[in-house]
Amino acid sequence: MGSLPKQTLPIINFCAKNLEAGSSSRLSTSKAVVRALEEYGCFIATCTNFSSDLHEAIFRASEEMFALPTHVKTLNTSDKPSHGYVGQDPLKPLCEGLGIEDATTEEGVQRFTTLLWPSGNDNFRETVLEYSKVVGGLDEEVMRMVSEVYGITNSYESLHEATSYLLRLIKYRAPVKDETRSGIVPHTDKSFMTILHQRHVKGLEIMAKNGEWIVVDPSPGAFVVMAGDPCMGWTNGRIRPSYHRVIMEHGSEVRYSLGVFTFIKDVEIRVPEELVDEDHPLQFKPFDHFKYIHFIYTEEGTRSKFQLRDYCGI
Ligand SMILES: O=C(O)CCC(=O)C(=O)O
Ligand SMILES: [Fe+2]
Repeated sequence: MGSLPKQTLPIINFCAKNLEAGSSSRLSTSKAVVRALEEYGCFIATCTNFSSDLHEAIFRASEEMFALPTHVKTLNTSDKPSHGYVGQDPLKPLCEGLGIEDATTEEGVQRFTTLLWPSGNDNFRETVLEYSKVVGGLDEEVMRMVSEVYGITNSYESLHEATSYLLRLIKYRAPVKDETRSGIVPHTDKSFMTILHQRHVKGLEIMAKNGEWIVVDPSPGAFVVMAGDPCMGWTNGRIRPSYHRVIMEHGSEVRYSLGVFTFIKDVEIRVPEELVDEDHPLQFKPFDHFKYIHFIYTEEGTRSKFQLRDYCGI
């Protein structure tokens, strides 16, 4: 008996034709997005408006940034967990990352750039802003599609106004001899949505419902769109958060990846009434995104096997 074919993630094309308001292509694309998020918590978006020049430029900018001395990179601090510099951590020895808050705004990117390069770095600043805007636009498109399919566009509008974007530049080195191969341990994201992009070295794996790890092959035009815990809360449990990890091979090249993470500021995330009925009783109380993130790091949060349910489940 032959073995079952390996699973792959759904690939969804975000070309202009599939985005056209009111078209049948948009409707079928939107349904495919929701189906993928309900089934896998993620999918691969291929973007025809993402140039290979921007792909090259953003990873060169990332490489340039990681080449700065550690005492400069550690200037990137934040009062929010995992938003600032992460690295030199014995629990995650392979991984180093820096976060750029409000990365879709001139001010956010400017603040980060002058922190690391006091005399400026126009190329870095412009490249990061352009990249964040393209990926932020993809997030918005995905969220609009989800809200159209579920009939909750009003609810999305209030979240949209309150959305901020964190861009994390991430780097992993290969493990030496007996060292762990784990770049990031299996987890679900605490962001509302995450959009990941890899350079040419693979490492990202997503768990399918049957427990199989699906390896995501890097490609310059491919973005992994994934839901985090808060998105599951908003959709009353319909969308599941993606469970994923990073595994590095011995002898591998350095791996660079980029994550754009969305966060909802100042408004509570609440299940829209359209998603509550007899078959779908309300599962989550309204919650504040950043208070939820702080809960994750409390003793109760670290012990919890199902953090969102323990924080605000009904
Ligand atoms: O580097 C990657 O591809 C994944 C990063 C990730 O999962 C995270 O930062 O939450
Ligand atoms: Fe993640």
